[in-house]
Amino acid sequence: MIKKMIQEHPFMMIIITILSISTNGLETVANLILITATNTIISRKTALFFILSGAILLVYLIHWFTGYYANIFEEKMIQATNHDIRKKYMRNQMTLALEDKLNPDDTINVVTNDILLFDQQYLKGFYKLFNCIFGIILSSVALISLHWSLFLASVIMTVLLMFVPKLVGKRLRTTTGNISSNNDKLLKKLNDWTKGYHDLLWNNALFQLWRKTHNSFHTLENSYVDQKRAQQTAVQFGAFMNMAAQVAVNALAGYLAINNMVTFGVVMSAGNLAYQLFGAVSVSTDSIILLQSGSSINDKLVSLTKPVSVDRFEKHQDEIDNIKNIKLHNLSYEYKNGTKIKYPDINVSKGDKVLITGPSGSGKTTLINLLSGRLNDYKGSLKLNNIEYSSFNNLSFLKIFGLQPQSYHIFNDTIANNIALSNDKYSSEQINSAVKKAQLSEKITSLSQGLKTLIGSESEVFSGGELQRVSLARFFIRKRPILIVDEGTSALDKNNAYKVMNLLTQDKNLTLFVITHSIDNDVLSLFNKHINLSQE
Ligand SMILES: Nc1ncnc2c1ncn2[C@@H]1O[C@H](COP(=O)(O)OP(=O)(O)OP(=O)(O)O)[C@@H](O)[C@H]1O
Repeated sequence: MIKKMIQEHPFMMIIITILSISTNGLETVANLILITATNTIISRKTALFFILSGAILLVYLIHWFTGYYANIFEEKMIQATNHDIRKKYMRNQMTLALEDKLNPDDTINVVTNDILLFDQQYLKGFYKLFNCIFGIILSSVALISLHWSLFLASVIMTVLLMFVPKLVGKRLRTTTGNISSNNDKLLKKLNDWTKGYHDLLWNNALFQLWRKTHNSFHTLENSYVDQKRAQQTAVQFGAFMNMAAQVAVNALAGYLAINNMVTFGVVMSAGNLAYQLFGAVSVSTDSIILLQSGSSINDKLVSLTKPVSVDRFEKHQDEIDNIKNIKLHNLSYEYKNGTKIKYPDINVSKGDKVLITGPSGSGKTTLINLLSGRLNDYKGSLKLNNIEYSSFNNLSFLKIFGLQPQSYHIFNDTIANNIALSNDKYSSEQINSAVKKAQLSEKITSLSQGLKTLIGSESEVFSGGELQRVSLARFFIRKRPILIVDEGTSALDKNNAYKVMNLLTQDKNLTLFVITHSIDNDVLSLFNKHINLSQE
C-alpha cells in the first residue's frame, strides 16, 4: 500500500522528504553550533556566545517552520491515500453489488473503522519512521565527527533499541485484527437491533436494545485495551532503553573531555545529539510497533482493493434489444438445504400480462429471481427468445427487467432525485411523465416545493402508498420492456392499486409479471395469463 501511495503522489513525497531532511538537519546544525557556543563561554568570549545563541534560536525557528509544514503535508498525503483506498474499495463494492454480494455492514466497517485504524497505525507509523531515519542518519554523522567512540557507542545502543518491536510484533497484529472483526460484529448487531426498534417499541421490549448490544460494545472495548497492553509493553521497555543509552553516551563524552580527547563543549552537544539520536530511534521503534500493529489491516485493505472485474460482453445483444418471449419448460429450482420447487410450463410473449399467485412458501419470490436472472443454477429449461437463460450474460437482465420489490429504499433526497436516482440524463419532462403514470401528479402539485420536496426517512411528506408509487415511477422513467411487480401495490388502497394495475396492463408493449397473494376478480380480469403455484 505504501509503495502505491508513493507511486501515485510522487510530487507530494518529494516535498515531504525535503521538509523532513531540513527539519532533522536543522536540529543537528543547532546542536553543532552549541559546541562552539559552550566553548566560547568557557573561554569567556561573551559577545560571540550571544551571537551563537541567537543563531541557534534562528535555526530552531526555521526548524519549527519546516516541521510544521512537514506534518501538514504528511496529513494531506495520508488523507489522499485514504481517499484512494475508499475509491478503489467502493468501485469493487459496486461491482460486487451487480451479483448481490454487497454487505452494507461490512462496507461501513471498512470505509470508517478499518481505514481509521490503517491511518492511525500503519500510515502514521510509516511517516514517523520516515522522519526518524533522517534524524538517525544526521545525528550519527554529527556524533562521528565529534569522536568515533561516541558513534560506536551509539550504534551499539541503537541496535539494542531496534530489537524492542520484535518482542510484541505477532501479538500486535492479532490484537489489531481483533479490533476490526469485533467492530464489524458490533455494526451488524447494532444495525439489526436499531432497525427493529419499532417492533421492540410496540412489543414493550425497547430495553433489549441495550441488553442485546452491550456485550458487543464490551468485546470491542476490551480488544482496544488488549492492543494497548501489547503496544505499551514495547513502548515502556523502549523508553527505558532510550534513557539508559543517553546516559551511557553522555558518560562516555564526559570521560573523553576529562582526558582531553574532546572539548567540554562536546559533552553538552553529545548529550543533545544522543538525545536527538535515541529520541529518533525510540520514535522509530514506536513506529515499527505501530506498523506491525496496522499490518493486518494493511493486508486486509490490499486484498479488498484489488480490482474486481466483471465480464460485460453479451453475445446475444440482438436478442436483448428485441425481447419476444420467455418460455418455462420442466423448470425447477433446488436450494442447498434440499427445498425443491417445480414450476408449471408456460410461454410468455411480448406484451403478455401474467399474474402469479400461490400460498406463502410456494416459490413466487424464487420465480422472480429465476426470471430476472439472479438465480441461474436451475434445472429444466428457461428460455428468452428461445435461447437458454444460461447462455446470456447475467448483467444483461438488468437492462431488460424492472423490479418493483416488496420493500424498496427511499433516499433522503428530493422527489425528482429519488425518481431519476440523480441521473442527469433524465429531463424534468421525463420525470413529470413518470410521476403522472405513477398517479402522483396531484399530490406533488399540492406540495409548495413540488418535485424538489425532500422525502426519505427524515421527512414524512408521503404516505406508504405514495412512496411505493415513487418507486414505481423509477421504473416508468427507465422504460424496461419487462416489469416484475412483487406485491408492489400492496401499500396502495384498493382503488389506487386497481388504477396502477389498470395502467400497467393497458401498456400493450409491456410484458408484465405480477405476484400477489390476494386474487381480486377485477384485478384478475386485467391479466391474460395466470401461473397458480398452488397447483404444483
Ligand atoms: N435462500 C434460501 N435457502 C433455502 N430455502 C429457501 C431460500 N429461499 C427460499 N427458500 C424456501 O423456498 C421455498 C419458496 O420460497 P419463496 O420465498 O420463493 O416463496 P414465496 O411464495 O415467495 O413465499 P412468500 O409468499 O411467503 O413470500 C420456501 O419453502 C422457502 O422456505
